[in-house]
Amino acid sequence: MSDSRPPVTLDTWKALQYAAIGVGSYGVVRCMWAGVRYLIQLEDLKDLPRPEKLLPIVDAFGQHFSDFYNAMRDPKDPTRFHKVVNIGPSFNLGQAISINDPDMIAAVLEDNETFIKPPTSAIKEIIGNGLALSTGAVWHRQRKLLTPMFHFSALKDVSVIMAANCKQTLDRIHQTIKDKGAFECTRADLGELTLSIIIDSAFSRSFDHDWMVWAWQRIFAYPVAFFLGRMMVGPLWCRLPIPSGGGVRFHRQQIAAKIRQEMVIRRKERADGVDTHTSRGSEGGKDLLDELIAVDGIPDEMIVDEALTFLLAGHETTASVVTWAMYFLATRRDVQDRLQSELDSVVPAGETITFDAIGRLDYLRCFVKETLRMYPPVPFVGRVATKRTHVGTQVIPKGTFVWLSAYAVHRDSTYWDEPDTFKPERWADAALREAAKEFNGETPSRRGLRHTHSFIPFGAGPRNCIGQKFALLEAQVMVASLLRDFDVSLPPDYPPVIAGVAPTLVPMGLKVHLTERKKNVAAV
Ligand code: HEM
Repeated sequence: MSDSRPPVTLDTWKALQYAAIGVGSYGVVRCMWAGVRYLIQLEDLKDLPRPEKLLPIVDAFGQHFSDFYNAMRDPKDPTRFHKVVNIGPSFNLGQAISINDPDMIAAVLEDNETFIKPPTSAIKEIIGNGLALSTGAVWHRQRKLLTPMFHFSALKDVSVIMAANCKQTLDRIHQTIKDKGAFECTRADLGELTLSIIIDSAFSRSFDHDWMVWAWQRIFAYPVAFFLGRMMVGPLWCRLPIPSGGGVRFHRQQIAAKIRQEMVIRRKERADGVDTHTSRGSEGGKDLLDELIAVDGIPDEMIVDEALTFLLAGHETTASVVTWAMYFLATRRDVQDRLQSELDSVVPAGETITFDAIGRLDYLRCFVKETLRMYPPVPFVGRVATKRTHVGTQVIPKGTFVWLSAYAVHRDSTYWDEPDTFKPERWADAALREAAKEFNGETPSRRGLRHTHSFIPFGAGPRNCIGQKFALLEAQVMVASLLRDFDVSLPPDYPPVIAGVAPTLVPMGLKVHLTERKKNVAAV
């Protein structure tokens, strides 16, 4: 019997045409939908002020940072900022707004469900599902498990590691000054020190420390190429044989493998009853890896992700605040003198800068806080609205990219006297009490501030910075160590410094001079 059906032929060309039409139509529908959504959002936000002559969002990065924020000031009173500003189309094709009002910022950051962290798949390549990116029940559990690691007793242990690392850096600087007369200190030098501290705090000196610093620096050697490439090309980017793609993935895998190996060794030591942290050569007590291993029920992969999260979140930010601290020291000799004299009376040269000593350095605490107020390393944090909602009287359309701008509230005269002036003494307890009373009547805010959310360098709400006490301690130990031995200065013709986001807020290209402290030289 013959088969009368026509033979099945695969017309490849036609199939490709249909596929192209399918993909093309999908693309057109998506673009049209994005356009409609954009217009709907625009309608809701039409009454908001918009900064002119600046590129939406793009100008917030790099050297136009200050102009970008200055454009959000209220022309009727330029010492204040508009509460909400439309800053134009955002990366997710929606509208982006900057919220510059502490009450509204508090409302957004407290509502973890309506306002979620923006999808950050590029960073996920490095820190996996660590605390900074996880959501929902997983985040709740992680946060609960990790919070005790930043308690008082753990920080006391870590302060010893911080002081030991600073000592090594000081030795290197002394040597350079001896050879060359001065040490030119840059953000890169301070970043290397904070990286070294976080590596030691997380893993003691159990790995080849220098290798770890090197591998981690390879991961961040090309941040812009990595972020842009990963965002536009997707996961494939991290498989291409280029340093900012496959190179990042390769070094991440190498570090993860070392952490896994170390976990095996430490678990065996624990099982054998070996006193692990002293045998490992750490000069402090338990490190973060010890603490993570000690918690029951954390899967190995999560330990790796958390360790990498701490490495990422914990060094660049602190390096930024100490770089600004160096800038203020160099430009304010009066502040430097006062800090040095406080140091001389509390921890004279030769004594270790301990956790307890840091607690007695009141002016140093005020100095670091004022530095964080003037130049918060994370000047804004982002959230995306998952539904159309209201914050105060402002409608926020679904999909809006919301910036919560610490930089603006830190510089608004509603909450600060002379907000653009560097005045560490405003943080003295008595001054805080007075300011809070003047603003709030007889019920000053809990933190002694004029408004509890007028100082938010570490974010706010349930997802605030878990490492903030660690960071404050570290910044104080670093400044105290450097200042006790060295004088900080800038050459007389140094150009005005430019603040730029790269990727934290830094004084771009700053180089300060460190020389032996005059008093020490005289004493020799
Ligand atoms: C001056 C130094 C630091 C600054 C300015 C800073 C700032 C911040 C800010 C603003 C957030 C909130 C982000 C958001 O709401 O989207 C945050 C979160 C976080 N920070 Fe820090 N940070 C610093 C140091 C550290 C250190 C030393 C560590 C760890 C050792 C750390 C670990 C984290 C983690 C894990 C989160 C995510 C918390 C969560 O989502 O539950 N940070 N940080």
